[in-house]
Order: sequence, then C-alpha cells, then structure tokens
Amino acid sequence: MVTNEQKETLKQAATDMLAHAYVPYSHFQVGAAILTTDGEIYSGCNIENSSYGLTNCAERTAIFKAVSEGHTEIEYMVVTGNTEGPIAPCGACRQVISEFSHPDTPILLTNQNGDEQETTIKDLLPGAFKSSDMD
Ligand SMILES: O=c1ccn([C@H]2C[C@H](O)[C@@H](CO)O2)c(=O)[nH]1
Ligand SMILES: [Zn+2]
Repeated sequence: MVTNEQKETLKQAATDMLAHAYVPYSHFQVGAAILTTDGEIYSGCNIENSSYGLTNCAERTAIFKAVSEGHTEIEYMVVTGNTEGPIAPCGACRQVISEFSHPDTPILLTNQNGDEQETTIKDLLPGAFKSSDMD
C-alpha cells in the first residue's frame, strides 16, 4: 500500500530529477521515481549519449538504481516530463517495468501541468514477455 504522503514524495522526487536529466540532444527532460516493496525510494533521469541508441530513459535509470542496491520489487512508480498530457513510457521501459513489478502494480503517469493518469503495467504492456514464457 502506498499512502498519499508517499505519492506526493514520489511525485516530488520524479520532478526533482528533471534538473538532472542529461539531454544535450533531445532537450527533453524526464524524471521517474519508484517506491520499492521494502519501503525505499529511488529516482532517476534520462541520460543521453552522442551514440543516440545508448540513451537510458528515466524509468530504467530509477529501476536499475534500485535493483543494483538489492531492491527488485516496485510497489509504486511515478514518471513525469514536460508533455502535453501524461507522459507515455517507451516500449523498452514497459518491458523493464514488467520484470520488476506485478501486473496490477500502479504506475502514475504525469506531466508538469498536473495532469495524471494512474495505470498498471498490464494495461501498458499486455502480453509482456515473462520469465514464465521460458518454462
Ligand atoms: O518515457 C520516456 C520517454 C522518453 N524518455 C527519454 C529518452 C530520450 O532521452 C528522450 C527523447 O526520447 O526522452 C524517457 O526517459 N522516458
Ligand atoms: Zn524508456
């Protein structure tokens, strides 16, 4: 369970990440924050590269920070950017979110105008490839 106070903290953490976005090519800042099931918060920004395909999105930065510290289960996730409506995570991030969450794990997509859409990874990535597909 995530409290309203935790949601606000996560929204602020995601927004704070916009300032750290390394975006000399797109100039499009993205921030993400996750609460792990063991109560830790990790946040991340997008990090671009002159070899464009090596760019790491904000969502994956936040998740990889958490996983690298031993926290592998997402309880709640917030993503934000300067989009017209709530931001839409890319396909690669949807797959990575799927690896470290449950189908009903809530994901709050926002923007800097206060628009919000709370969704789930099963809605964002129906038919995700899972480890069980290899059984
Ligand atoms: O949900 C998204 C969508 C895009 N980006 C980044 C990747 C790249 O740096 C820039 C433009 O695609 O935005 C993210 O970090 N997350
Ligand atoms: Zn992405």
